[in-house]
Amino acid sequence: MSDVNLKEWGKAHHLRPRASPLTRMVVVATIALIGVGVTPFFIDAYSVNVLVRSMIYASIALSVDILWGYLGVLTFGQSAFFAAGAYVTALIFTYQGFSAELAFAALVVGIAVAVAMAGLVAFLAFWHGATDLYASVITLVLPIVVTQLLFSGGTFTGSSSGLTGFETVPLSIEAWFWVVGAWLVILTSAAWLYTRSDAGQLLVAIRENEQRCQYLGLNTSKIKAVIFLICAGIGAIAGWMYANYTMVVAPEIAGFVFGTELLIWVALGGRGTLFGPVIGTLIIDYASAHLQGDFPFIWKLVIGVIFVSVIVALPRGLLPVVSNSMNWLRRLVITAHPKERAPMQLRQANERSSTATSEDGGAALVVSGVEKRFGSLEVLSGIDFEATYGEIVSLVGPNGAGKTTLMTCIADGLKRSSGAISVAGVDIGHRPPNQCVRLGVGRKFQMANVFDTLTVGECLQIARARLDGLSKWQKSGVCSLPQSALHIIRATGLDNDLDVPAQVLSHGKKQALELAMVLALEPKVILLDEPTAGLTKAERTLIGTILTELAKTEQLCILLVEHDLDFVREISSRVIVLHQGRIVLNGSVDEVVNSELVKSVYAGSGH
Ligand SMILES: Nc1ncnc2c1ncn2[C@@H]1O[C@H](COP(=O)(O)OP(=O)(O)OP(=O)(O)O)[C@@H](O)[C@H]1O
Repeated sequence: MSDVNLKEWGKAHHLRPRASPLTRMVVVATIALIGVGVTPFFIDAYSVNVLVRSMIYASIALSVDILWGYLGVLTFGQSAFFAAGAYVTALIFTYQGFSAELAFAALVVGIAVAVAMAGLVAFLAFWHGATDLYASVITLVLPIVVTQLLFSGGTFTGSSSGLTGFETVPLSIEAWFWVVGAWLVILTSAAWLYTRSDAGQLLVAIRENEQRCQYLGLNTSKIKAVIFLICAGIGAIAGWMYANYTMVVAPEIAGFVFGTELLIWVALGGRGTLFGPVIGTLIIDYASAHLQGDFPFIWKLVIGVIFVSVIVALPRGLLPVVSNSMNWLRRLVITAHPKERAPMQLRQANERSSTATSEDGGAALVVSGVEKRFGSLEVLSGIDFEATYGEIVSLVGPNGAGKTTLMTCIADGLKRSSGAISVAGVDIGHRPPNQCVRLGVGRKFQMANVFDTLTVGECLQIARARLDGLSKWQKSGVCSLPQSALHIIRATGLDNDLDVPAQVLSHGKKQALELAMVLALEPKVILLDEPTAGLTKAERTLIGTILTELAKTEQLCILLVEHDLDFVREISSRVIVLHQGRIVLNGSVDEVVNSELVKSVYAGSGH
């Protein structure tokens, strides 16, 4: 997209000034709390009774939305954590009796049990290398296991009948309405504030492109596990309220049917919108209570038809449609005075890593005896080479020679079959990518690997998250970058696009953005896989000039995989030729260009 189009995109979306999210949240939360306070005086007792349960469900739906809508973890297991909170409460009250201290203990133990269960699930589902499918399958199994445990608990858990008749916190229905309503408002406000903060964008980044996050030095498994544990705790609190309020628990509350229903409510309301799932749950559960008594079969059919229709016609759910319509109306009214959003500000960072030089002694990168096998297929064999600071080493060779595999082995200590690699004098051992980044490795992929739905500025903030941290409660609107990254941003004009989503950038600008994100890590060694692929001649020349400057001024060691041999000749200080997983030549550009062996390698491969 051209710069002109980008500006039009900005106008079309009527970028507005950044109102403080905290102020907006306080206003909305205050109105909601007043609503909670007065509602019991205007509706009948039955509706109050139903809405208390609906609000309890809405609080778990909110946790499902954080996991699924923001983090991208499709979970069926929140019902199990809900049941943990409810059953712990029911068991304590049944066998120990009720007291205020025991009620508090039930809350704490319920949360602890749910968090312990979630810890086990997180360990299995989020270990490095596990796919998203793992989490879904494991969270699908969890409610089934918990339900079976409750069934087989005999008289202790009440088996299929559950537990009932225990004494609970003595509050009136209206008082429960206020307690649960206030909790829902506080929870939703906190979640809203967090998901709109810089740290909240990280959840979206993980959902969009977890691999990129790992190669930005972020421990995504840990982040996912922490959020999962917090959501389990929210589920347990909802369970505690449910047991106290209804005075009955049954195995169905732990089941995967309930877990799936939560997903349906979230999908209908609008995944990734927070308010959508909360409002959707309130409406559906409230309507169900009123209608399913009179129309038990038709009501389920109606919900099923609505669900299928929304999934097919409105995959983002109902709330985005409502809010888009409201935005459209608002634009009609304020077209005469479109306001511009204050742009994200770039600052120069206080750089952490001092510039290393070859005079410091030691190579930037040492690769010795590296081998890589996929089963019986040997892709790399006996790879030995060194690269120093300030060098641009190009890795060339025919398709399938093993170039990308070698890059992967350097950036991810878990990938090679044997051999050793050290970066800035430190053996990478079996460190995963996020830990290799800490040693000074930065990797740019062949296809531009950025966060499409985030803005350019947000992508850069995520790239700096490891070094600078992220605000958990506000959008700072500021991003600090090292000089090298700032140079790329300014040279390519990306500083004018900081508030534009990365997905609307041209291919060349996306490549430049990813390079800037890698440089934001302050790496010592950067691995670039075909950085000029798909670029115009002018863009290629610009990238070549920038890389040469970076190597010289920042003393970066650059390892480059490239098919464009003219580009290689222009910028490389050394060239390594790979063929069938072996280094056949490691020498100067002239040596490689004049080598008969290299010509035969390329000719033999049909190039
Ligand atoms: N995950 C995998 N499983 C099995 N074989 C693989 C895997 N990844 C790569 N290979 C094989 O390893 C060999 C080297 O692949 P690699 O992508 O490293 O080559 P390359 O030199 O980068 O090629 P290109 O220039 O086309 O990108 C190829 O034969 C490829 O089929």
